[in-house]
Amino acid sequence: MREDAQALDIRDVTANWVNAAVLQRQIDDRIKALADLADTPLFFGRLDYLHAPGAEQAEGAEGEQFYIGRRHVHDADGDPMVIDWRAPVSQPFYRASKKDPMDVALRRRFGYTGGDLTAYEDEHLSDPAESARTSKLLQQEIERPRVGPMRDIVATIQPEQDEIVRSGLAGSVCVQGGPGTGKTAVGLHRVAYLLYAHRERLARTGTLVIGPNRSFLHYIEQVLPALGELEVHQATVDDLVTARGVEIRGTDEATAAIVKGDARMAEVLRRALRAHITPPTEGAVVVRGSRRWRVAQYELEEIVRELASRDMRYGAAREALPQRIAHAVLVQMERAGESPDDRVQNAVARNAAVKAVVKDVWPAVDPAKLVLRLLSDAEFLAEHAAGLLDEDEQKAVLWVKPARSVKAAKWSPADAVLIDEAADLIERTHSLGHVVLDEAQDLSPMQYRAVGRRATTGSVTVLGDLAQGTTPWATASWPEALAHLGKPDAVVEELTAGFRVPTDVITYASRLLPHIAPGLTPVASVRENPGSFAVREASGVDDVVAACRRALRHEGSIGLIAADPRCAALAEALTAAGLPYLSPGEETTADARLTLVPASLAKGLEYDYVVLDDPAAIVDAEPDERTGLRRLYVALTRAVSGLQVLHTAPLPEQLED
Ligand SMILES: Nc1ncnc2c1ncn2[C@@H]1O[C@H](COP(=O)(O)OP(=O)(O)OP(=O)(O)O)[C@@H](O)[C@H]1O
Repeated sequence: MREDAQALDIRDVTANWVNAAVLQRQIDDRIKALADLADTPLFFGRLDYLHAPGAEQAEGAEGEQFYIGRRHVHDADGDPMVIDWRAPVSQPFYRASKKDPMDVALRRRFGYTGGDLTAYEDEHLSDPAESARTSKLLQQEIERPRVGPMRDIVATIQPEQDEIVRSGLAGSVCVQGGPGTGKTAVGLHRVAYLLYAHRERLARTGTLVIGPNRSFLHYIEQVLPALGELEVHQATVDDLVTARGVEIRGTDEATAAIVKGDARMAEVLRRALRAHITPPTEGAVVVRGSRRWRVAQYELEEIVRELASRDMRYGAAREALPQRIAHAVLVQMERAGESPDDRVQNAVARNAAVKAVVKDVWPAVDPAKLVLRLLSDAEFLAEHAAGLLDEDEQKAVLWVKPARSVKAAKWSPADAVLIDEAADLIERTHSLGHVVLDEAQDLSPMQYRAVGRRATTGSVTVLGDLAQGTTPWATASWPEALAHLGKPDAVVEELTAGFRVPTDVITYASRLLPHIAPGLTPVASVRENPGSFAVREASGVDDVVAACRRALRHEGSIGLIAADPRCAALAEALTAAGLPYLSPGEETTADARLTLVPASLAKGLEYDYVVLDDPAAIVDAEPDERTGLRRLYVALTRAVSGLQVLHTAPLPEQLED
């Protein structure tokens, strides 16, 4: 297939060089998508149907036996050899069971070592004599040591995950799931599925995956390309809101950030913006040739009132205003016996007198300047925050040292979100076809709004875990978060089967649950390998370094997770001991397997063996105990095969049995 694509000669079929360039780019993309990945086999499963699937089941419907793989493969005649995992005919590979065989006689799973086929496993789903078994290949895949970036899970998507992956494009979904339940994996596979099922529409409207930080995005960035999907954008919320031109150079105290992130700020901004609309104090006179046309003050007032009452963006209404005034002039011209056409109306709309009215009545507003004024001018803020923010809250958001200009201001992440909100009040934000929002629990209401306005005409997949919320504004409930996102009807699903963390470790970490998120179901590990788990007292950093050295005897990646303030000392100790280490987001390789992970960056990542330095220090590094314990919960749940907790200070009491 790749050779066919490479051999395409487009010289005779393109009318001009633009066509040729566009077509060549498409061909290049196709060649790229068909790249041979040595470690990625073409198929991983086979389904033997009892009957030929109904003609409505599109791809490969004639045959009864299908090989299932990451992408569609056909032979020289164009007949399908491997069916895309996302095709309807592949679905029973993920969903069929002894209880509901879905017309499948045989399901075969293939096992690979590197790129070599080394095993297969059969289930005769329609044979009552054969009892249901758990798949060894699935177990092996789950227990496989981790190195390098995140991989796809197409060969082993579980039925409850598949339901989310294949849910329709029209609906938004929210997945609550504890650590390692596959939320990120499910979100990424859902994008891949939607791109398959709605390729043209999403190519037009665009898709986006939002993650908490660069290292996380780096960790997941290979998954979609490996599935042949190269066009999905990835960004953090900060990236989205700074794309409008402001630079984030500052931070906020928690008290300020909480108020700035509160949804009431949207109303403050709306009021402050609308306050720029000032009723006209006099009429307008438009001179054309030898004639003067007068639009009376009351008439202008009526036009402005009517526009202001409409559900229109500030900027769109501002653009409509000169045309409305011109229309009023035209009506007079007609009354006077003239017959003006559209050109006359446009000319009147561009008339200096009309422009002057618009400038006075409905001035252009720069979103960053608006926010600058709100944060610097106590009176202006008080006027528009009256009844919304109390005095303390107003004081919290006001800058102690007001910035002199938009450029000079040290905008914080929360400020950038306010500017984004203001910009959207002025001009509608472009909406995408589908947005995946990972680690969603950490967003403020204003950040949810920022994401939501990028999906007003599309749908979202929200992924998160309330127990892992570590921002002061972390969400307490999904319905609330979804309301801020503008998707109150999204279905909330829960995943509870854990694919990462071994039983002993998750049981230990779950001791924190009643203190950090009462009411959440603890994760039940599906791993059979018990893994290794130990909690020990350490005498100092040398003990921690020694533990890393021991962990490196195992295969796979090693993460040393520590409270942020302790990382510098640990880094020094590792260097002194001659142990090279990476930062999160840097790729682990067979030679460089140890990563020093500040606890604040551990979210979403995983390592085969984790050495966890001083839990109490992780708790203490946060502004309050609950956040500290949540941070600790995140840190405790990164291990795939083993966790060693080393403490110099006493353990937090919540970890005691
Ligand atoms: N069906 C599956 N088959 C094999 N591996 C799986 C499956 N589902 C998830 N995993 C693996 O489990 C690990 C955890 O998945 P993932 O990172 O998506 O979980 P998460 O719920 O996002 O975790 P966290 O809350 O910690 O961010 C990953 O290595 C992922 O590949």
